[in-house]
Amino acid sequence: MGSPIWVLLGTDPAHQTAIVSTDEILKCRNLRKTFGDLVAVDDVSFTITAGETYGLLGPNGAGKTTTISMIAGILARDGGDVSVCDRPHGTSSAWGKRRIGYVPQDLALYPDLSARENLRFFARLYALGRAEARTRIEEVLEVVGLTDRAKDPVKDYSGGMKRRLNIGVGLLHRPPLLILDEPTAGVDPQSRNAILESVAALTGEGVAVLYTTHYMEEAERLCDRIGIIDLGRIRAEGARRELVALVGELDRITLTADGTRPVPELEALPEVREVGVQEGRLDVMVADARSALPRVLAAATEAGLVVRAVEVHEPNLESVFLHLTGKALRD
Ligand SMILES: Nc1ncnc2c1ncn2[C@@H]1O[C@H](COP(=O)(O)OP(=O)(O)OP(=O)(O)O)[C@@H](O)[C@H]1O
Repeated sequence: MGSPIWVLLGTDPAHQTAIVSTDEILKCRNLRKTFGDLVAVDDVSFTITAGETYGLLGPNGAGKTTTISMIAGILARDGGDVSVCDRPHGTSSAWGKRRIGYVPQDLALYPDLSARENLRFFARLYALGRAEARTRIEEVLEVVGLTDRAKDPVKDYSGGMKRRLNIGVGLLHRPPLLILDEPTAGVDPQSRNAILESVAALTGEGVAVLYTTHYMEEAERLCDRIGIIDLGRIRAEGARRELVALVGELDRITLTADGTRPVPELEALPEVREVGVQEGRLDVMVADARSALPRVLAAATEAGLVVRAVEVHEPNLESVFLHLTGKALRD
């Protein structure tokens, strides 16, 4: 458990500064949801601390949206518990909902209104005071990178810009927990980058982020911890490197060199597990390529090899997913 943190929730009395006694912002235990005979979510548990981005990574139909809908309090669960900022949370918990910014896949914007007018509308829904709303709307436009286009009607926006505005709506009331459901699905690369940068900036300010995606690269770039979900169950959880280590895959350093031959100096290095020798190339298997690379290169050079190119291959979450479930992430 970390040190206590403060989360500023606004100046309106209904959104007054809250003291969060722990840095554990979200805790869910043994979540379960069935639709008829289908078990959509089965015994899902995880926690997210302040400033942390937790990614739920899994293919279509894995149970990501169902899980986060229960956490957001918009879908009743069949089993398990959720607590937000140390208080039990569910579909009827207004206290918890004020502490969550939920950004669904579907857009809920007024196309004829501008971004600023949309935000003004939602600020009223959140019962933000006038002055508070005015400041917060400008801050949120800045965070999602739409200040320059704030006056334009939303119907003229690209899909990615609408998605960014939707995220802005979720941020208006300064929630300590932001839930994003596949925020980059189908958006242009520029908006995708803007979204990823906004999320990184928010976690820097202490916001806890729950992020669902089936894009492995996003989970790897953004998430401090990742839960790999398939058929409603979390199959493994951890930081990228922990997940990769879990399935026992090694990094590979490929050295392209003339006149390759077995190199005992390389095999003698403690970090080297195995060396494969082929015509014109050596495949050096290590647990952590980034830390082993300088010594591997030095040993190869000392042994008289003239290295012409170096390539590092680190096993990614796709290989972990394949290993755990026997199928590709994007079937
Ligand atoms: N309201 C519902 N009624 C019946 N089945 C449902 C309902 N909502 C979800 N499901 C089913 O539950 C399973 C999990 O769906 P869910 O939408 O949570 O997956 P997901 O991982 O979010 O997928 P996607 O990436 O496509 O959004 C799927 O088999 C889906 O068909």
